[in-house]
Amino acid sequence: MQIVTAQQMKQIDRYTIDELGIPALALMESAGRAVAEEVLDLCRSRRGMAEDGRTGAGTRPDGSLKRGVTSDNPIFEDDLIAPFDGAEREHWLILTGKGNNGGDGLAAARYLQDAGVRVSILCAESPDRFTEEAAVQFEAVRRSGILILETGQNPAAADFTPYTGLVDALLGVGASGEPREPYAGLIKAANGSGLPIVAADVPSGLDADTGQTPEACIRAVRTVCIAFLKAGLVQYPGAEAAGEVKVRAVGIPQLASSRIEERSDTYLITERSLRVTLGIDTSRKRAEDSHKGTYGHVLVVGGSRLMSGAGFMASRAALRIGSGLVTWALPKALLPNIVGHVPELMVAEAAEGDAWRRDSAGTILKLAERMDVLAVGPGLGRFDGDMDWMKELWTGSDVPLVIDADGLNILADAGGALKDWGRRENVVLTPHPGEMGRLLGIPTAELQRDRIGAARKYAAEYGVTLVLKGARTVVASPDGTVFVNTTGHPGMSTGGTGDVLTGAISGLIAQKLSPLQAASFGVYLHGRAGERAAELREHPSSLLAGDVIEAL
Ligand SMILES: NC(=O)C1=CN([C@@H]2O[C@H](COP(=O)(O)OP(=O)(O)OC[C@H]3O[C@@H](n4cnc5c(N)ncnc54)[C@H](O)[C@@H]3O)[C@@H](O)[C@H]2O)[C@H](O)CC1
Ligand SMILES: [K+]
Repeated sequence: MQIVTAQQMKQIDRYTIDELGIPALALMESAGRAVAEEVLDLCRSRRGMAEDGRTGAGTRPDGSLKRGVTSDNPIFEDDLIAPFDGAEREHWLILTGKGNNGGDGLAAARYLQDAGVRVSILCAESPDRFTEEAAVQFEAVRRSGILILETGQNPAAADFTPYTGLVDALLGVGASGEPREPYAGLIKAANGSGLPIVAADVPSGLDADTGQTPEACIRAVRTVCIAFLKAGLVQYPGAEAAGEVKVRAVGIPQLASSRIEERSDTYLITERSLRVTLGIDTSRKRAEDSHKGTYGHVLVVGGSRLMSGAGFMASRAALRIGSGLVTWALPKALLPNIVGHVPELMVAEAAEGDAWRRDSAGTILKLAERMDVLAVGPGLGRFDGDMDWMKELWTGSDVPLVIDADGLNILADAGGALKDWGRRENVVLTPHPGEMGRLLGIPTAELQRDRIGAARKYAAEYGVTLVLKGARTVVASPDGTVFVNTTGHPGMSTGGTGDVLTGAISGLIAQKLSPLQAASFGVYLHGRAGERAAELREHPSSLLAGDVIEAL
């Protein structure tokens, strides 16, 4: 599923209207219907009515009659824009702006009326300031006898008591900056009403590109996103403000996104995009005559006296996700502590004594000659000469590297010098926001304001695949393509899940996935495993990283 910015959406709209000749009013009509259908779906589900499936013949495959069809009435009305039991008890207020977002809301009003729901309109501005298409919709609504409340009344005093729900059609992708009055007042009043809000296209006030939300930003239970998923809906806090996001087709063809000059190269990671966009065989079938060598060999480079668990978790995750072999290299004196804990795991002496040393790089590179990937960093700690050590690993072989934890902190200290180490397009970095801040040399809060932008910029500048972890993890490829993940669970905020991800991504590279494929598929499966592990716990707060490994 493609993700677009406001600017790209405007270009797509323009292409559809100007090049394909579909009038804006037609698109608005479709958008309005989509908004109305989602409002009705919400109403029905609140009244415990499962949707009877889409329009069409009045009977279901099993021969039973769909709702609204009786034996002597074989004609089936479209059950999405159709009265339902209790519709008469619904009274929705549509808050409309003066742009085409407002037009969507006005169009929705007519469909809601047809479904037997009472509808009223509250315009944020005088209708004589509406766009051309919104003005047409306004006139249609007025002539349909739908009540239009006087504009200009003090929005903060707006009395929402009579209503059962609100449609937010104030601002869409044409807005810029924080909402001005009276929009801001209306937004705050709507949020304060306690009523369920369905947002048209995006919650008003949301930065559609970054997901940043000003104080005056609609908090919706559902956002009916028109035609293409907006980036701000899949980055927090926007993802929270949007509620459940439904992307609805309105007759703007998907191909339009490849016909505009500012083409989107941002995608949602879904089962389908993993297969179609990333070309991954997600079935992961295994050939009958395969053997463990077929599935590669991971070398985990990490672990220290005080941190051995990280190495275990990365190693076990690599095994659990299907790597044929995993070897963990760590300082000699630490081996007795770990030998036998994970029988399936092999170990290797990486340094004399119980600590990492600068001169162990040669030993690691020797080991690397028969490895498919190195996972560098879990539990590594810092040591004298670690930057030169890392540089030697980076420049001394072309085996793919997955660098995490203190491996990232070493890179952060190297800063721009990293570029002198030579561009290697088979390195994956997996920073959490704090580590990303150190890599970029900026406050974490700053990069979190535009996670997609920050990840895309760093990946292109340093030629690495960058995995910026956090809710809605962002995977950025050196070529500018970005994938946003939506799997995962808050219960995963527990020590070690980062090491599990490092192991998972490494294990997939060992199984011949490219760095971008392994990073995208790895974050997807890691999040899915976290969801499954959380389901098995009485309370997600009790989730452990080890549970995620088992769920992989
Ligand atoms: N264009 C199409 O064919 C389709 C558009 N769809 C819907 O239309 C909106 C985009 O409409 P647009 O007219 O460009 O702008 P908005 O409706 O988002 O309105 C913004 C409106 O408000 C003014 N404004 C801008 N910034 C602010 C601010 N900070 N505070 C207050 N007011 C602001 C600005 O002057 C505009 O007039 C899109 O989201 C869809 O919902 C159809 O759905 C599909 C076809
Ligand atoms: K809106």
